[in-house]
Parts: sequence; structure tokens; C-alpha cells
Amino acid sequence: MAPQGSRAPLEFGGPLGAAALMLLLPATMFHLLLVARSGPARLLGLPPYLPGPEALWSPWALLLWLTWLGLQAAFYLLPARKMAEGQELKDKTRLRYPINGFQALVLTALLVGLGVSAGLPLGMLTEMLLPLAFVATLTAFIFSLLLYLKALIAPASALAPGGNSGNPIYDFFLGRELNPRICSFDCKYFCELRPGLIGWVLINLALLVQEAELRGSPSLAMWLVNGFQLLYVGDALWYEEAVLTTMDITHDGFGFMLAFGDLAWVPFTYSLQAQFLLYHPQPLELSMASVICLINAVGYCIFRGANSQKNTFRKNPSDPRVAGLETISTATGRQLLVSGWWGMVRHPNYLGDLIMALAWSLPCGVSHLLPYFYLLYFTALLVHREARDEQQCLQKYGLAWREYCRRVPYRIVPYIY
Ligand SMILES: NC(=O)C1=CN([C@@H]2O[C@H](COP(=O)(O)OP(=O)(O)OC[C@H]3O[C@@H](n4cnc5c(N)ncnc54)[C@H](OP(=O)(O)O)[C@@H]3O)[C@@H](O)[C@H]2O)C=CC1
Ligand SMILES: CC(C)CCC[C@@H](C)[C@H]1CC=C2C3=C(CC[C@@]21C)[C@@]1(C)CC[C@H](O)C[C@@H]1CC3
Repeated sequence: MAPQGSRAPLEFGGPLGAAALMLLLPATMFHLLLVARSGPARLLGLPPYLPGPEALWSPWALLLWLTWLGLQAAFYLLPARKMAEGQELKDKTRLRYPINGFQALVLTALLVGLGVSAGLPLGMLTEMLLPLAFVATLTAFIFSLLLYLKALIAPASALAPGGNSGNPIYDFFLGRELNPRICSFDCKYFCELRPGLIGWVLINLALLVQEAELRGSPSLAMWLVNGFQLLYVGDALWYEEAVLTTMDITHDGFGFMLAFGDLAWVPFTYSLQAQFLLYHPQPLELSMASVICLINAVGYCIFRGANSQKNTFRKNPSDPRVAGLETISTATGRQLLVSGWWGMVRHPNYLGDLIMALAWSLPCGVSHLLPYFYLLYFTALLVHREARDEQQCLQKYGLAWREYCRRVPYRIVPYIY
């Protein structure tokens, strides 16, 4: 049984690490936004200027941001094609979640399409990235504070395994309540996929439109970055149900880490390649573009193949697509796959995700390190996430997990790591 509350080992370097991350993450996001539009675009250099309050604060940005959150919340509340059940909770109940994220993406696209054809200047959004990122960060802080206070009146069974150490900084960062809800509206599930991920592709699109306005047409590099990232976001929303088994939903509380990550970090830093391309156009030969498309396709096949194989197996182990795979039995009654994608490395989906991350940076050329920030950050995130997942699996499956590690010794990259 995993240790609970104050007995759970502290992660992320404890309260000091949490405090440092709460300063460092927003600072990094603003640094990236500033250097992406500067001439030298140096990842490790100083930003060209420090923005004053007038560059950060705009009531229009606040209005736009709140409208965006309201719109996505309204789409979340629309009738869903399916209601899915989450994992079993401590009190043996299961929560129900609407599966309508892809519908929200399509409705947003229709609305934006209508707006643009009616003369909405979508490209102008690129001028508002700084104040928008500022209000998103502010929202994340206020939201996390409200969530922290809400957890004070939540029953013990609603609290997350971590995030309840008694140290307010650490608990504020990690999140105290596992699934904070307002009636049937699940705050964490809503934030994980919709405003941030759909916001990311909308920012990308605005950058593409702005490039077309500046230079006559979008560059091939901009098309590739937009296309690849739209595929990634569309895939996440199409397979939305899979997010219910991720550690973010089943293990981590909802605090600053996820609120800031979902609402601010994802839209404003994951769109870095498109931001870079708007200010630093890169020539791209058709032959090189084809190679990059191939790299993205290989990454996507591994990512999707591995995720679908595990999801199919978890839903129905006797499904003909997975019934022939070799497995290890565990004391919990669940089984672990040891052949197929999950017999190659212990996290084949991370490998595919990393290959795609490389394909998203390559259209930006090799003259700057800045567009490779996502690849570097993502490698660190996945290595850390893999270690956390490993720890949780060891607690869940004990000896069976050790046997799996013996049979499949590499974590993410075959013969390397
Ligand atoms: N772009 C981004 O910023 C991010 C993207 N991602 C992506 O999101 C997706 C989900 O990632 P994540 O939630 O970290 O983890 P995974 O989808 O890899 O899930 C890990 C879980 O899978 C189960 N599992 C592990 N090994 C096996 C096996 N051999 N056989 C059967 N089940 C197994 C275990 O849970 P159990 O046994 O309980 O089912 C384990 O806890 C990934 O594709 C990842 O790349 C993740 C984080 C950030
Ligand atoms: C701000 C910190 C550095 C940590 C923030 C982490 C979050 C940005 C990520 C935690 C897990 C995530 C997942 C996804 C996006 C990023 C966050 C929110 C996906 C939705 C991406 C698409 C995949 O298909 C599923 C992912 C689930 C986990």
C-alpha cells in the first residue's frame, strides 16, 4: 500500500524545490516568449528587455482569456457522445467524465473559422501573447489558492496520495485534492486537455496567419509545425478517455504544478517553434521536409501504437489485437505486457513522443538552440516522469514489476536508456 499524506515521500525536491519551481517555471516561460521575438533568439542569453507593467497587463487580454475559459467550459458541459468511468477511488466509488474533447476542438475550429471569415484579425493574437501569458499565470496562482482552500473542507478520502505533507508551499504546488469538482464539473480533467491544448493550436494558427500577412504566405516550416502539433492535439482529444489512467488524474492532486502547466505552460511554451518561425523565417527544402515528415510519422506510429496497445489490453485482454501477447501476472490480478511495444522498452510511448518532439524542432533549422527547448525540457520531464511511474508501479506490483524490469531492461531508448 502506498504511503499516504504526511508519510508519503516528498517529490520535486520538497518545499524548497517546489518554491524554486514556482518561480522558475513562469520566469522560463516569459524568457522564452521574449527571446523568441528578439533578433539573436538566444536560449541561454539575456532577454532583450524586461517588460514593464504596461507590456504585461492588459484588460483586453484578461477579457479574452476569461472568454476563452468560459467558452471551453461551455463546450465541456454540452452533451457528450459518451460518459466514461475513472479509476476506482479510495472510497471504492468511480467518477464519471464526459468524452467530448474532440467535439470541443471541432466547435472551436468552426467558431474561429466563422470569426475569421467575418473579419476577425486572428493574427493580432500574436501581439497579445505576453499579456495573455501573464493573465494565464495569474489565473493559475489564484485558481491554485482556491483549490488549496477548497481542500481544507474536503473529506480525507478525497485527498491525493502526495500533496498533503502539512507544508503549505509543497502542498500548494503539488495539489491537495485529487479530483476537485464543482457539482459534476471536474476542474482537473477540464484543464488537462481543453483550454491549454486547444489554446496551443489556436496560437499556432494565429502565428501562421500573421506570417501570411507579413510575408504573403506561410512558410513550409510553419505549415509543418502547425500540422504536426495539430495532429498531436487532435490525437490527445480523440483518445481523451486514455487521460483518465494517467498519473495526473489518478495520483497527483490539482495544485499549482498542473494548473500552471495546463493553463499557461502548454499554450505559451509548446507554441515556441511557431513563435520562433514568425520572427526568424527558415528556408526548408522539399526533400528535407519529406525527411522530417517521415521522422514525425515514425514517432507518431510508435506513440499511438504503444498507447493503443496498452489501452486495448487494459480494457479487454482477450481482444484479438492483444490476446497473443506475452504477459506477467501480478498479485493485484492485473497483468503486464512483456511483448509487443511494451516488450521493447518500458515506456515505448515516451520514445515515440520524443521522436515527434525532434520532428517539431527540425523545421526551425539548426542555427539556433531555442526551438530545441521543447525537446530538452521534454526529455527531462519524461525521464523524471518515468522514474515517478516506476516508483508507483513498484508499489503496485512489487515482485512482478521487478520481473518486468529484468525481462525489459531499457526504460525509454533501446540499448541506451
Ligand atoms: N506532451 C507532454 O507534455 C506529455 C505527454 N505525455 C504523454 O502522455 C501519454 C501518457 O503518459 P503517462 O501517463 O506518463 O504514462 P503511460 O501511459 O505510459 O502509463 C504508465 C502506466 O501504464 C501501465 N503499464 C506500464 N507498463 C505496462 C505494461 N508493460 N503492460 C501494461 N501496462 C503497463 C501502468 O499502469 P497500470 O498498470 O495501473 O495500468 C503504468 O503506471 C504518453 O504517451 C506520454 O508520452 C505525458 C506527459 C507529458
Ligand atoms: C509545468 C511543469 C513543467 C509540469 C507541467 C506538466 C504538464 C504540462 C503536463 C503533465 C502531463 C501532461 C499531459 C499532457 C500535456 C502536458 C501535461 C499537462 C497530454 C495531454 C499531452 C497529449 C498526450 O496525448 C496526453 C498527455 C497526458 C499528460
